[in-house]
Amino acid sequence: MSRTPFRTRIKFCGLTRPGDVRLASELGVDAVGFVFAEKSSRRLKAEEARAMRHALAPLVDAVALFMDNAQEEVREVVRQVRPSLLQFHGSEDDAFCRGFGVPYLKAVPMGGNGSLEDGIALHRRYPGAAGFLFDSHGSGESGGSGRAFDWSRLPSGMQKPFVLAGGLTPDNVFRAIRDTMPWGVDVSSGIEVSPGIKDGDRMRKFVEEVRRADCNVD
Ligand SMILES: O=C(O)c1ccccc1N[C@@H]1O[C@H](COP(=O)(O)O)[C@@H](O)[C@H]1O
Repeated sequence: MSRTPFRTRIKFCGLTRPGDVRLASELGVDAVGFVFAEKSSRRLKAEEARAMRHALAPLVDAVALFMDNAQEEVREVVRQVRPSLLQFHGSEDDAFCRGFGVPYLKAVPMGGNGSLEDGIALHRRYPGAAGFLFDSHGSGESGGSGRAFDWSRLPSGMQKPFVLAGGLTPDNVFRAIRDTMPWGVDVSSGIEVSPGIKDGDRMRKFVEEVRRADCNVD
């Protein structure tokens, strides 16, 4: 598929060590994600994420990830961590997501066999969303599993930016970008040695593969 010159945004998610945040910044990643979802093995406390945020270079975004967390907890993370973007993976509605005065991405579960909404329906349900993130988990399930979904099931009619997530690795991200042309890609397991512990070589290789896809102009 032909594409105009473009730079695919990169988000590394589920970081738990300041050294990984520093390396992500040096590699030119656009955003790093801190996970506050209750069931996650990558979950941070607000004060831990606040310390991690200090390791972030200028012009790199901090994203806070939630999954049906209480309003008070989201508020406390926003107060302490000052993320520039929120990412909601649960059954939060638009009013809840908008209520913190920070732009948000709504994660859309692509797992399971249920019928999927098209882009128009998603935009109507989440008019305040800055964009959408398509992930492989089923509705109500936790993400960050390293499992991919069938990219041909992505909804049509997307007007806002979308981020592709779920099971991306240095080995498949080139094909993922070529096939789906997302605004950005998000990876957690695919650059890890174990949950929350990132691998420097895999981080570097992932970024190289995204750059290679971006240079692949027909
Ligand atoms: O990372 C988690 O533990 C997590 C928990 C709950 C919801 C989402 C979670 N992670 C997000 O899942 C996608 C894909 O992750 P992976 O690359 O397949 O491991 C990504 O957006 C993570 O931020």
